[in-house]
Amino acid sequence: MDNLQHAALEVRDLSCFRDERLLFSALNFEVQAGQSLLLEGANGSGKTTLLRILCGLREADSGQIIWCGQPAERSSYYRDMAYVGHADGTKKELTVLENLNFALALGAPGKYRIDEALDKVRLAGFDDNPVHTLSAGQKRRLSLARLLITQNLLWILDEPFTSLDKHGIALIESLIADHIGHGGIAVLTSHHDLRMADLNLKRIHLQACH
Ligand SMILES: Nc1ncnc2c1ncn2[C@@H]1O[C@H](COP(=O)(O)OP(=O)(O)OP(=O)(O)O)[C@@H](O)[C@H]1O
Repeated sequence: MDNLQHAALEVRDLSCFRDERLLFSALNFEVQAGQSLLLEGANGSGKTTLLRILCGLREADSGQIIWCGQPAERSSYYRDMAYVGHADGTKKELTVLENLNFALALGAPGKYRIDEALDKVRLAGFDDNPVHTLSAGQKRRLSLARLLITQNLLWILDEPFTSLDKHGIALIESLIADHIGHGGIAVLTSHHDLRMADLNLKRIHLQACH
């Protein structure tokens, strides 16, 4: 994590159409190490689409993503970024442990070992459970455990609190706050009221275009 002190995500003049309908245009923002960014907006305003552009799953119609001063494609951006989308990204037929070993094999080791991460997300003892036997909230906590075991500066999280009870919400908020507190960056959507003081939060509101 050599970039830690100077990490910054910058979006310049980003525009996106969907089915010939403009979702957003001339979108500009910057988030630096130790900050989080909350994307707000009504249903259908383009929050998920923007996150999918940020993590490379979709192309913008125009604009640039800049990571640590370099165009994303010419930087370590895609190595430094981790995405947890609506789908939890786990393999249902594999166990909890197999899923985390799989995630670890794809990235550099992070701040926590697998057993520590399972403990953090309160899934200790579930190692050998196939993922399809977990509840929705447990699956969500497992998908977030992946962030803890691999090295990543930038977390891109689409509705990370979905399916979580109030303890789960507080837990994930504290994990995000810890990430931010150690110089990480988080970009997220949420319909849940966040504990802003801990998250050093900036906000962007996407207007639904009709
Ligand atoms: N698979 C798709 N094919 C075509 N259009 C889509 C598709 N998914 C979303 N859209 C359109 O793109 C627009 C933006 O959707 P998006 O999912 O980014 O919104 P959102 O702000 O994340 O909404 P929500 O708060 O409901 O999750 C929507 O108005 C929708 O009509």
